[in-house]
Amino acid sequence: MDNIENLRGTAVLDSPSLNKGTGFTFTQRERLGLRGLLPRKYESPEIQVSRAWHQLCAFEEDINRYVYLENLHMQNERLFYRVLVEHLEDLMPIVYTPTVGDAVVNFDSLYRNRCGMYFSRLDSGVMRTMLDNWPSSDVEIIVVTDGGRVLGLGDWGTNGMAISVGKVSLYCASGGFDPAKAMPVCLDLGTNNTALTEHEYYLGSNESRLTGDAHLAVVTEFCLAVKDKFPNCLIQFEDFKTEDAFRILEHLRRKVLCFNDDIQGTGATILAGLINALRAQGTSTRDCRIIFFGAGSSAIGVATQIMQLLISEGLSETQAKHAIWLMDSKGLITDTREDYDNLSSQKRKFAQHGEEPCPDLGELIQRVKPHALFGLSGFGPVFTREHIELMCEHIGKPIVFPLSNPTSKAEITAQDAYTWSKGKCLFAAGSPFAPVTIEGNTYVPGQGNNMFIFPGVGFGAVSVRAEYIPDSFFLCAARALATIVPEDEVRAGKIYPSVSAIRAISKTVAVAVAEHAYEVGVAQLYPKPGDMDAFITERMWYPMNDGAV
Ligand SMILES: NC(=O)C1=CN([C@@H]2O[C@H](COP(=O)(O)OP(=O)(O)OC[C@H]3O[C@@H](n4cnc5c(N)ncnc54)[C@H](O)[C@@H]3O)[C@@H](O)[C@H]2O)C=CC1
Ligand SMILES: CC(=O)C(=O)O
Ligand SMILES: [Mg+2]
Repeated sequence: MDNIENLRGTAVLDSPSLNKGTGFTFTQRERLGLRGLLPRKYESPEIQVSRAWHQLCAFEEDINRYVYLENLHMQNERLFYRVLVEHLEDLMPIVYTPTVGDAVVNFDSLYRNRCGMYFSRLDSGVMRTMLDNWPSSDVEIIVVTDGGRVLGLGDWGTNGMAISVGKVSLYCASGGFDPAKAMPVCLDLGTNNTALTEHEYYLGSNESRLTGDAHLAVVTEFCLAVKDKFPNCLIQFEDFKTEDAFRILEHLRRKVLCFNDDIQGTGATILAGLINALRAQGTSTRDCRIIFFGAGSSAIGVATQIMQLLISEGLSETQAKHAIWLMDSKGLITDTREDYDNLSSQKRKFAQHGEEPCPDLGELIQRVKPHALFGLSGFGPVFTREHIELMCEHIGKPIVFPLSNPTSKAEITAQDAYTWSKGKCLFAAGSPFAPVTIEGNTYVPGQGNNMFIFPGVGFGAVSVRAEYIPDSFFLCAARALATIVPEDEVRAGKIYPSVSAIRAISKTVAVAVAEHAYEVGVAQLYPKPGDMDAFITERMWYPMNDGAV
């Protein structure tokens, strides 16, 4: 990062990490050669945030708020994060889902500033040297995508950089990572989105997408280069296509400190929501049945963690499998399906044994009588009045989680789910929905999104210098997240905590994961901190206007 000792004048103001704008004191202005370069008045962070908020509110379109915020990010990082932290609930939908989806689609057209690092097939052999170009010699968190499946929007090539930027912003604003130690990355591994490559502003390679071993080779070189340059860095894989996501995770999970957020982070978040929703419903976890509409990386991640929880509660694998009913675009995953032998090993693991194929969701709801319906298809809206009414026929408070992002891809809206269930459903969606009022009663939808898990798991793991990330981190994180909502609120139907408390939530998750890392022997920081809560709290970065400058 830029070093204040070497810079003066406009070079200080042009450095996003050093710039404090009108927040420089008069002494600092003298020392740094800033006198006359700023209006006379010194401003407190509160006033700076207030002005930025006022400017933000003047925009009518969320995408313009996004552009404003990202410009601020590139000019005055501290102020960007201070605004974000103080208005988390309002700004999360701008820097993250749903608006980040528009930012991905328009990334090439909106492009102005550098915002991370890019690596491509043509960089093979020199990735380690390229990392020396990054301005910081200490990076603790990298979010890397290849834009293969961004949210539910499909293949967006290097436009996917916007999702890495968004997740890094959450790691810093809610997880406590210092932005000086965070890096968004986009791997340019081609794209099969021809409309994108034909666009004159597209910034990535025009090659078709790399696949299989060639794809894995580039990702592996990148990760090993990171491990060499930044030995304590966690790499979060984000929005890779499902087959690539599983291959990469399997190959690298023990070689570098890494996890896949769509598989593992989502798994833990939705498991926590399920634990609470079943408590609200009055169903024991051991008895539950869930239909998953969608059987990709995220659905398999959630199913895997539910299976682990049930097995940890004493069920056999066969009994646990009976809770999990996965549907893909061809219908129920069952071993009687004609294409069973061609299914991926991940899907086959959850195939129902001897069940008749069933391509229709309504028919499957009638057959299974599920307690919960999860949407992870990237295809919405698709849950109908009939589906919700069928759910209500056999369960008083059906769990309905349309988890696909952004909002346009949600399998059902909050309005429809509450209306069709007559206000009875226990609802959470991947993207935020506004409260719904029906016959004088107001229902507040929960947000079931991996943002509740990844910042805390990442921060906990890095803080204790975890050697690698075992699956048990996510079960531990899910349990910690579930217990944050008080019992009486759970009984009243609150499934997830409020987004406004996300810094405290991430801290709770980080503390649980850090403690657990010692229990399972993957922590490498010794001596172990005596007071883990105090240790994690102390490490969490907060955008103050003080510090070296
Ligand atoms: N709420 C959250 O925290 C998260 C949400 N997601 C969302 O989950 C969605 C899916 O992500 P992945 O699993 O990685 O994608 P994917 O592309 O691997 O999986 C999609 C699955 O849905 C199935 N599908 C698609 N259209 C269908 C249809 N019409 N009928 C039945 N099945 C259909 C496909 O066969 C596939 O099994 C995305 O929209 C993503 O934004 C992903 C990660 C986290
Ligand atoms: C939330 C997230 O990771 C996704 O929709 O892909
Ligand atoms: Mg994702």
